[in-house]
Amino acid sequence: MSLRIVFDLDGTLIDSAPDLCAIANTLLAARALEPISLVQAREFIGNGASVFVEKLRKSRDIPDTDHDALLCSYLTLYAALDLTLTAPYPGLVEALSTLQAQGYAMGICTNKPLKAAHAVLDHFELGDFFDAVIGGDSLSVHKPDPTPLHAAFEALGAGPRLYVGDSEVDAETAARAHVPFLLFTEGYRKSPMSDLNFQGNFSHFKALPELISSIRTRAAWH
Ligand SMILES: O=C(O)COP(=O)(O)O
Ligand SMILES: [Mg+2]
Repeated sequence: MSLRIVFDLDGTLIDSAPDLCAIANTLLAARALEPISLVQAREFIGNGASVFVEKLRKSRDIPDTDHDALLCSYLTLYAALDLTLTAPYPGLVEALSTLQAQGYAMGICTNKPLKAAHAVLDHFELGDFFDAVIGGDSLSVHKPDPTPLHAAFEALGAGPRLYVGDSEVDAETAARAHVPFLLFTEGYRKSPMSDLNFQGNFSHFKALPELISSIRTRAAWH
């Protein structure tokens, strides 16, 4: 039974905030509204597309009644994204290659729309690392509900579980699923690290394989 590792996507494997910020500002420009900053975009990411649009609306006093139309335009632009402003975090491919060579089963549980998640994985040639991908619209509920995380682990077979993410949403999801959690500290977290529960943390992917090995030894996982 090999260890199963599930990763969050936005703010954990890839820095996608500049592209999502650009989409938001295209929508705002069409309404002759002021653009949001990259800092704001990072704050809006983490709970999926609908919450992103809700936070965007509230920041610019766009009425609730416009939500569905704005979400629809957002998703259309999202689906057409060429990902020029998105980048995998440094050291990611090397870390995933090491973990794959160590025989771990790996998957993704993201609140990003599933098609967009697959588009990112294809674009950056990361798809072969992952045997399961659950998106924000794969099920009727999304993180912090633990159901999508359970689904990702189930698709990876049997074995101990570990979840890796960047945000409060991920920490809550892991806690509700009773899964050990590793925090990537350079993503889109809003609160201090001391407010979150995690079993380990890392700020660069070169540290991840070693961190997982040490946690494995501590937990006596085989
Ligand atoms: O789409 C989002 O809001 C965030 O996606 P994530 O779950 O990969 O961080
Ligand atoms: Mg994230």
